[in-house]
Amino acid sequence: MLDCHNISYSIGKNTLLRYVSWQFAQGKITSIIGANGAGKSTLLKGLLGIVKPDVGRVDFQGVALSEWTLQELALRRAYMAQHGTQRLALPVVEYLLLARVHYTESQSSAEQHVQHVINELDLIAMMFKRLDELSGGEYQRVELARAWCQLLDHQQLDGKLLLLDEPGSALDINQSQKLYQYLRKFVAAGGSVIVVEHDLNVAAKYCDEMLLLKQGQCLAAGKTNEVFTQTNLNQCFNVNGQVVHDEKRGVMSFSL
Ligand SMILES: Nc1ncnc2c1ncn2[C@@H]1O[C@H](COP(=O)(O)OP(=O)(O)OP(=O)(O)O)[C@@H](O)[C@H]1O
Repeated sequence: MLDCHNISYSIGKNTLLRYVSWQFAQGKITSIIGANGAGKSTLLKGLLGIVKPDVGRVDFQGVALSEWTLQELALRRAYMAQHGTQRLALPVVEYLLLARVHYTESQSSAEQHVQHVINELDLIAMMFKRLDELSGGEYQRVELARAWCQLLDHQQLDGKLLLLDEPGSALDINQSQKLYQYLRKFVAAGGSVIVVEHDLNVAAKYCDEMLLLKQGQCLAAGKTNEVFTQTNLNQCFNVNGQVVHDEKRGVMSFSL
């Protein structure tokens, strides 16, 4: 789905990414994990084409990112940044309609797609609230819906890609769990997700694959249960923690 070949990126003398390669799989949730400053957001921006690597190449659906037009990309992949954009004084539903701008469709079709996403993401209670009146967590939920609305085409998500930078950073424990249930729905409907995540245990529970970054380098990548090891995580974060397998619940967790 998205292949990154040996990408490196520097600003001045500061090397943010060093020869990172990975094939992000279709139909999976892949987490990007690493310490503060490891280069996770930079990698995501490289995958989006916002950051142009000095070396290496990113291919999306087998075609170099540089060959796609922005319009073509906007229909196929959507980004949720770590820090939301300036909030507009608009009702949620109007804001979500703006995400349909790339489609040639009637107003009623746009409204149907937006209503579908509002229902899927349980946002009915806030659909008429203004963005600048939402809490941080509520706004983050709307931003996910905005990205989802951008991708939904004839109620389908086949081949669509969400790139999310810490989408749950403002969410409570219940909403954080729901976020990943929504992402699993997105993948079940044919989409793929790449997510920068700081909560290791959430990533271990919900993500199919995991890429560990350390100082701009890929330390390990692969299936979550293969990458989520004590050795890898301790090396990645310079800590001395333990991985515990809860066989009964079928989950792994890491704690210090
Ligand atoms: N515009 C910039 N100019 C110079 N250095 C930058 C710039 N943007 C980021 N960096 C540096 O690049 C490194 C990687 O930043 P990045 O935001 O990708 O890290 P991150 O892994 O996402 O961190 P966090 O978990 O704290 O969000 C950091 O050391 C940061 O200071």
